[in-house]
Amino acid sequence: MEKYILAIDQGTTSTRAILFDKHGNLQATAQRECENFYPQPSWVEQNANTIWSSTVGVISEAVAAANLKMEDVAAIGITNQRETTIIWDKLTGQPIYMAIVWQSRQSDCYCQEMKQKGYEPLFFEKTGLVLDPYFSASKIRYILDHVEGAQARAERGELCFGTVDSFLIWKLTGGKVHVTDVSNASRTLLMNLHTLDYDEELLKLWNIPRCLLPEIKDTSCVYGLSDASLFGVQIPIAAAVGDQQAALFGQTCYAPGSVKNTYGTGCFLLMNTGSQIIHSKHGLLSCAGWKIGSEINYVLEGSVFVAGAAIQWLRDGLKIIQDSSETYRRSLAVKSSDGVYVVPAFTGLGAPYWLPSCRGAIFGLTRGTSQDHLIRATLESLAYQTEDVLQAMQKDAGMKLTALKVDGGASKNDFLMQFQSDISNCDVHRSLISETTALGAACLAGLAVGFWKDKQEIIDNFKSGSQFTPTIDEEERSKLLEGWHRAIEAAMKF
Ligand SMILES: Nc1ncnc2c1ncn2[C@@H]1O[C@H](COP(=O)(O)OP(=O)(O)O)[C@@H](O)[C@H]1O
Ligand SMILES: O=P(O)(O)OC[C@H](O)CO
Repeated sequence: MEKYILAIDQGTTSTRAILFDKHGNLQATAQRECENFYPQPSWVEQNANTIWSSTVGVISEAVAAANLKMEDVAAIGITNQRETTIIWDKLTGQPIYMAIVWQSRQSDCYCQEMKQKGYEPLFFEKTGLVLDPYFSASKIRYILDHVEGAQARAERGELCFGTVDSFLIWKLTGGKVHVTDVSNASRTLLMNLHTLDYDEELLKLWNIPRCLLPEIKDTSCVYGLSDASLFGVQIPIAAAVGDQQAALFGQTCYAPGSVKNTYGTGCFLLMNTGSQIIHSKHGLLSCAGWKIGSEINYVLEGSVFVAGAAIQWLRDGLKIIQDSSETYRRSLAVKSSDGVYVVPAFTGLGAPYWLPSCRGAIFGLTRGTSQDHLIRATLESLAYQTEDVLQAMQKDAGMKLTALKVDGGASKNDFLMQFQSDISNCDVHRSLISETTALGAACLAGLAVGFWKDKQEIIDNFKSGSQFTPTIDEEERSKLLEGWHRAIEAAMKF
C-alpha cells in the first residue's frame, strides 16, 4: 500500500495541510484562513486555539480530499510562521494570552531598554539576531508581565512557551511532548547559535526561566506520535522547521551560497552558509537552517516585514482590488508607476534597516495618479525591498548572485517576478510547486522515517517551473532604484 507524507504549513494568513507522494508530487491540499487581530496600531495577534482547531481541520480535510485514510500517512512534518509566541497552561493546554504574531511591535520597549543598556553586540554575537520585537524573547517578557501571576507560574514550571511548531507538537501528542527544533529556537533571541542550546546569560537578562522553554531537538527526527484520540491512529511527527528554512530546504538549496526568496505576508531571503555562521555587516541575520543528525546548516537571512501584506492592504484596507491576483492585470494597465513609490513600512522596517518606529509612506503623487499606478507601485515595493536585502547579502557573502529561486503566494504574480528580475538584474527561477515550504517540511519528515533515502532522492524529484530574465538596461534600473532609495530614506526620516 502506497504511503504519503503530510505537511502542516501553519502560516500567518492560513493553515494548510498538504499530502505528498513518494515522487514529491502534491496529492491534495486543504486550507483555512487565519484571522489576525490588530488591537492597537502595530500590534498583531492571533487566537492560538483557532490555530490548533484549523490544524486538526485541514489534516482531516486533506486526507479526505485525497481519498485516503489516516493509516496511509507515513509521517507528519510541521512548518510554521516563526517567532510567533504562545504561552499555555501545562495542565489544561489552554493559552494564557493571545498568540503574539511575529509582526507585532507591542514588546518594543523591552528591546529599547536592552539596547540602552548596551546589550545589542552581545545578542548579535551569541544569537545572530538584532534586538527587535520581531523575535520571541521580548514577546515572552510581555506576556509574563501582563498576565497576572504568569511570572511566578512560569518559575514553578506550570506554563509552557512555544513557537507554533512547539504548540502544535504539544497538542498533537496529547500534551506529552514539549520540544522545538533549532531553526525555530534560533529565532527566539535565547538560543546560542554556537552551542545550539539556550544561553544562561541571555535567559537571565530576559528573566525567563529555562523550565518554560521547549527542549531543542534536530529538525528531522521523530519527536513523538500523534495521540490516538485525534485521528484514530498514531502517526510519527517527524519534522519541525521554521517556514523560511523549510522553503530553502524544499527549493533544494543544499549547497552553500544558494539563495531563495519567499513572497508571503513578508518577504524572506535566505542564503545557505553551510556549517559556517556568517555575522552580517549589512543588517542581515544569521540563524540555524536545519540540523539533521550531526549535520548543521546555518543561513544568512534578510526579513522584510510587509510584502504580500501590502497587497492585502490594497484589498482589505483601501478596497481598490477584490482579489490579490487582480494586481497583475491592474499593474499592466499602466505603462509604469509614473514616479509613484509606496514604502509599506506598516509595522516598521526590518532588514536591512531595522527601524521599528518607521511607518508607511507614499511618494510622487500627482493629479494624474490612478488606482492602477498605486497598485503597481505597491507590487514594485516588494521587489525593491527584496533588492535592498539582496545587495546586503551579496556584500556579506562577497559574491554576485546570478539566479534567485522564488516561491510563496505573491510569486505567482508574473509582473512582480519580471520586475524583480529587471530591478535585481538576475534570473528568477520559480519552482513548479508553489508549496515549497510544505514540501521542505515533508522532505525533512520523510528523511526521518526513511520515506526518502537521502537528499539526492529529493533533488531528483525537484521540478523547476518558469524562469524570468532581465529586460531593462542599466540606465533605467539605476533611475528606478534611485527613486526608491530617496523614498525609503524620506520615510525613515519622517
Ligand atoms: N497573485 C498574487 N499577486 C500578489 N500577491 C499575491 C498573489 N497571490 C497571493 N498574494 C499575496 O501572498 C500572500 C499569501 O502568500 P502565502 O505564501 O500563502 O503567505 P503566508 O505563508 O505568509 O501565509 C498574501 O499576503 C497575498 O496578498
Ligand atoms: O507566515 P509567513 O509565511 O509569512 O512567514 C512568517 C515568517 O516565518 C516570520 O519570520
